[in-house]
Amino acid sequence: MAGRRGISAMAQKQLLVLVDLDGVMADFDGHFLTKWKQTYPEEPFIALEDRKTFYLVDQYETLKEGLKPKIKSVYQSKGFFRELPPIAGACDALKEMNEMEGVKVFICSSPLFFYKYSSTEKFAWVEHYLGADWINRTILTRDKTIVNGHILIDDNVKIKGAVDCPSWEHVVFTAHYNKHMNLRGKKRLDNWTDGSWRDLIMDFKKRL
Ligand SMILES: Cc1cn([C@H]2C[C@H](O)[C@@H](COP(=O)(O)O)O2)c(=O)[nH]c1=O
Ligand SMILES: [Mg+2]
Repeated sequence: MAGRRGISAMAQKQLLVLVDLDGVMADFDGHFLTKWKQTYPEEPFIALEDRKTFYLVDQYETLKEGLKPKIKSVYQSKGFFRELPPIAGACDALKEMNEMEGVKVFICSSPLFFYKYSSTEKFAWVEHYLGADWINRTILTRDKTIVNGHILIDDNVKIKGAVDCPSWEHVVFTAHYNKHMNLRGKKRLDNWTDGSWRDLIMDFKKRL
């Protein structure tokens, strides 16, 4: 019994970190722009520095009405999610974070409602860039609020779902479109390359 209690006490000290894929590990916006220009060179586009909304369609429709089907055709196409380039430093940071004592990292990502390619391709992406072991630590869900964890690192400033007060604290990963948004007190992580993610994780660990 004492042994069991010991194990459970140790388990409670594990920091559970949930990390989003699109816009945090994988460059969704950048890849969309490349494919958009290749597929629809006659249509207007928005430079990454000028992006202002989470959903592409919300901003593109202000340039020209009726672009929605074309926008969807790009990110719903076969291969789009598998071909997303990794964000600089993300994969190395995640592997290192997961090796930190008392830290467990999980990928937490939403597939498209049109899930045909995005779901399988997200797993393929994880396997390719992080390794097959990470398939065991990949959670695909359309509702991140029901997932248990201490931190969720996610570029989407407004994460909504069935649970009003999720277990995790949302740390906003900086993206072009969210850099001017009011985070209402939420912490930011700007990148994976300047090492600041280590301080963030240590801060959360101290609070366990
Ligand atoms: C920008 C943008 C994204 N989506 C989709 C793509 C992904 O399936 C999710 C985002 O997933 P995350 O886990 O929150 O990163 O949203 C979209 O449908 N339309 C868009 O413009
Ligand atoms: Mg995202």
